[in-house]
Amino acid sequence: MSLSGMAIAFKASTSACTAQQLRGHSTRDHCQYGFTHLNEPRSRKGSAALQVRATSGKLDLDFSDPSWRQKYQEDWDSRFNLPHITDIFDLKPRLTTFSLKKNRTPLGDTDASSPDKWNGYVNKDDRALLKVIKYASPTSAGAECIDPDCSWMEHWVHRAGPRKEIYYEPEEVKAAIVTCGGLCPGLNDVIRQIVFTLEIYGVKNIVGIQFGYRGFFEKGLKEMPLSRDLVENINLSGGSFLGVSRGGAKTSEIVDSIQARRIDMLFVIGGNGSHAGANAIHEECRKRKLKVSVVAVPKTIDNDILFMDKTFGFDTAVEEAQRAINSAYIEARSAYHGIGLVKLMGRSTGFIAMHASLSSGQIDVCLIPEVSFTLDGERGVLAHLEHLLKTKGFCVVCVAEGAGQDLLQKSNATDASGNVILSDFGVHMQQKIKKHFKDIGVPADIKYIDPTYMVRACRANASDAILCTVLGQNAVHGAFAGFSGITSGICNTHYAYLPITEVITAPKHVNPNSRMWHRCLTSTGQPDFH
Ligand SMILES: Nc1ncnc2c1ncn2[C@@H]1O[C@H](COP(=O)(O)OP(=O)(O)OP(=O)(O)O)[C@@H](O)[C@H]1O
Ligand SMILES: O=P(O)(O)OC[C@H]1O[C@](O)(CO)[C@@H](O)[C@@H]1O
Ligand SMILES: [Mg+2]
Repeated sequence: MSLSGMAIAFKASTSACTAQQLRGHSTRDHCQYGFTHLNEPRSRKGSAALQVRATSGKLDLDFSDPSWRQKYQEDWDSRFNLPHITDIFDLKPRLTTFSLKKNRTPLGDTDASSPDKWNGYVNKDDRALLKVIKYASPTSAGAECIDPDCSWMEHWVHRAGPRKEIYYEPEEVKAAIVTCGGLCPGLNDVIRQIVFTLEIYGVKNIVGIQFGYRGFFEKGLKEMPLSRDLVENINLSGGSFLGVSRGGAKTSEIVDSIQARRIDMLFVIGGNGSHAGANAIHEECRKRKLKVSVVAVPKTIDNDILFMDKTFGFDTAVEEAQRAINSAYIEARSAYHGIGLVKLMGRSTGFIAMHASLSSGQIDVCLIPEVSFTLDGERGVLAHLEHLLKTKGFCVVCVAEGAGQDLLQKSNATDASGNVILSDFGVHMQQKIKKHFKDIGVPADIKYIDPTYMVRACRANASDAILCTVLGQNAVHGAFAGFSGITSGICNTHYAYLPITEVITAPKHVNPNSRMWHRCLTSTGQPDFH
């Protein structure tokens, strides 16, 4: 049967997606026709066992139906339509108060809301294209095809930025900012830009909620009044000016608190969990008919948020990881039969490990959660380390926190937010290496470095600082434009708004069939470990 013939045998449905979603492809919409390793062993020669899946979002597509493309497009457009407060309130907008021309010169334009004199606004119908590659075949590296012929489909998302018309009177607005989940470089940069931008609109009542969602209901945690003066320098240090926390997903209590505090705009800076929380808050506000805009800003060093090119903090974490890798490299190279082992964060994704390996150029073996491997046996990692000691005298290994969990005893423990607490693969690997070389009577000097919190408790680097600045500003523009239940991100190099419901369907993963992972393998020179 031809490849496309095989594919036609499948009718698109969501159910075919799940297993592949986690291992082979990074998004639900990537999880379509295509070939994936599905985590099955690849031979040393690299011949992958290929399988075909056909799925397309929530739609059940029949590709023999001539209108399937139209159906797909309509489904996409409706899924990515942005929830707006006018969905439930009959409101008329007013001209914006946001203008960079304001009081520029003593004689200049003082009418900020004069749209014909300043064209710096984004039209509500502006869109950005999410995907730009036309795959010729489902076997193309990283292919994300919808149908067996890999037809070109347009995936448009809403362009972010200031609108000419707004749905709030700035003088009457009370805006709140909350940072949730783990720390991430750039949190303070985002807080700062949200405050600056709100003030430019004319908002006077801005508060910070302390220690994540907890600050909404924990007695003794007072809201912090925020202003430009107060946040002016907070970007100079890492951490969160407001504090962070996990746990406390009490939507009803949080919305009671929002209601009692008369908050009109809530800015949630956080990862997948925080986004799920933000969406629950948005839904509950709708249910109670509260005119509140809930806008999120994706934060995570793990870079595991769907559709985003990257999340802020990721770049900085990768850069910080270089120090650990370089130290491991120097230690390993200077020792007789030195082995450097570095564990990097990434609960369920290997983006930090992959990018840090690529950028350092010092890694011989990179192990990530998305690609399974064995440690023992002639095709295992340990045998390869033996080979590296024999041929180059030393080696450096980088493991992602979530790698190799299938080789360890599972714990059922979870953190306060319900995230599974992982077994420590770095320590396990260190012990395995020690034992292996002792058993075979080959000297090996292993140096283990776990820089865990050091890669995220630092100040944002230059590129993250810019990303934070734009995302923070766009979050405010989104709220004034009347959107709620949305997030502000960078997609295919453009800044966009996406409905939270779409970005939280699954965490983003490294696609083992992507060019990036292949580039990492080319750089490390590691074989398949099966
Ligand atoms: N499904 C959910 N619904 C509502 N709230 C949630 C949900 N999942 C998590 N939360 C809440 O969101 C907050 C942050 O979640 P979590 O600790 O998982 O961090 P995160 O936002 O995913 O960031 P990180 O990348 O650091 O893990 C917590 O207060 C948690 O209780
Ligand atoms: O120790 P904490 O604060 O729970 O955070 C650890 C987790 O946070 C992250 O940095 C971000 O989700 C993960 O990589 C890591 O597993
Ligand atoms: Mg999380």
